[in-house]
Amino acid sequence: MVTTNLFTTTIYALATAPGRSGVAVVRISGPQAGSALAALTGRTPPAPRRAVLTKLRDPRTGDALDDALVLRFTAPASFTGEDVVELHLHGGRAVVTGVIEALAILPGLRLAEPGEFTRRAFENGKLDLTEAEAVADLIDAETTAQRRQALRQMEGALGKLYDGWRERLTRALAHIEADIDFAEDDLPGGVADAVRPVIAGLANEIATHLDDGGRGERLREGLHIAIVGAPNAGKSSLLNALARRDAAIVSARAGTTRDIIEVHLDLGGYPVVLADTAGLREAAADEVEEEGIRRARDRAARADVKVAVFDATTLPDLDPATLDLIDADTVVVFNKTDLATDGNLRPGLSLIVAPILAPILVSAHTGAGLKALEEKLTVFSADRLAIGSAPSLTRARHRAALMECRESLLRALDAPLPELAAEDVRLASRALGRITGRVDVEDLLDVIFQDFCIGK
Ligand SMILES: Nc1nc2c(c(=O)[nH]1)N(C=O)[C@@H](CNc1ccc(C(=O)N[C@@H](CCC(=O)O)C(=O)O)cc1)CN2
Ligand SMILES: Nc1nc2c(ncn2[C@@H]2O[C@H](COP(=O)(O)OP(=O)(O)OP(=O)(O)O)[C@@H](O)[C@H]2O)c(=O)[nH]1
Repeated sequence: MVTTNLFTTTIYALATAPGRSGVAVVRISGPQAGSALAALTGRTPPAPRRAVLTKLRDPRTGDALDDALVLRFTAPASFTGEDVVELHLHGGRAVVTGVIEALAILPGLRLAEPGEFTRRAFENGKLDLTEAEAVADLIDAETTAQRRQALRQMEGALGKLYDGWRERLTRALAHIEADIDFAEDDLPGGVADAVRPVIAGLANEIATHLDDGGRGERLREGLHIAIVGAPNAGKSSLLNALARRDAAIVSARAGTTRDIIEVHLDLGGYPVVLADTAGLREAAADEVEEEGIRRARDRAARADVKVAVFDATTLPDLDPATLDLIDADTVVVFNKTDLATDGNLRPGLSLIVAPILAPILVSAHTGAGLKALEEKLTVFSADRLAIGSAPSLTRARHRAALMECRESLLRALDAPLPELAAEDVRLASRALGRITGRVDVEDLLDVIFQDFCIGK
């Protein structure tokens, strides 16, 4: 654990989004925060945790920089656990630049790296690693369900679960070690009967926790839905129609026309990444289309959910390549119902497969049926993303450590000697400790915090 001392550098950064804004906050953390403030105000610092309106000046020239609201926290009662100063500035570019440049010339201060404030909060014991990760998730949260998950994790739900498990292992280990110390030489080895159910029980709990369909991870990243279908079925039109209707968050990323196009949607609070793919057909016109179809199939295979689009005007014919892709994770859509005739729809809906497909009749052009499609997709999303009362793991990092933990526990149960069982339980405990950062995780920190934004 890093203690606050004069050898720790003091860091500063713009904590709010860059660019012109109403108010911009510059945050300073470290032992020199108070003296940096004094250098800008020319006065003694205000009382901690009290916002004060103060004139800020460039210490080199005396040039006025802003009339700012200044807030000071003293170690350890701050977000980072260090002395912290916040400068709540008018959010003009020249104001922010002036203040940042004035801080840059002060001795012992440097610009913060991404995530460095939160990293210091972790290193000073203010947050465990899962809570620190949740801070980043909360900032990235774009939908209600993502916010709920991030907040719960930031409040410690996941960390407490793992710490609780680790405590159980610590007690089990003490038991095993006592057995080692006091065992008669001729006693048979292995884990004592009293400890066995504790270890087996935890291995089971971890298995249940892991067997969650990856919902916590998917909720962080967004459910991947791929629109698939024959060329001209209306896939792109459908994507555009869905994006316009629920365009809370839309960021289109178009590659070549044959490449995959993605939009982000908020479906009833669940984050969805909806992808339009190249039309499937046997004989591609050229290499580019062939590659497009290969990508479409690949995306369909990796998608959590598929929307299979059929052209209602060609009913009762159903494109066989699209039919092939339909499974339990597929929503079937008959599009262009505005153009389809009775001669298409009646035989189409009485197809022997129709009840299984349960097609939703839509028109990307008129908007008919889109609400029903959205509702169906929301149900599919809730099914795959909704989190129950128990906290979910949210990262591949957590999953890998939990699998390692469980394997060690299973090995401990099979160990022929208590010494070997003890070692396996130690490994299991260490794997849990790496998730929360209770054991040495120095090697992980750069990777974890590099994904944060500057000023966080
Ligand atoms: N202006 C501002 N707003 C902000 C933050 C910030 O740093 N500055 N936060 C930053 O992300 C979040 C709030 N998080 C914070 C967490 C802890 C402490 C803090 O002072 N903790 C002390 C005292 C706790 C208490 O009094 O209850 C401590 O933990 O000892 C402050 C902010 C969101 N809003
Ligand atoms: N009348 C009508 N026309 C539609 C509808 N949906 C799509 N179209 C038309 O069908 C044609 C193909 O639509 P797209 O959305 O480009 O079809 P696509 O499936 O993405 O086609 P590819 O990218 O070639 O695979 C266009 O001319 C659209 O205007 C609809 O609901 N009603």
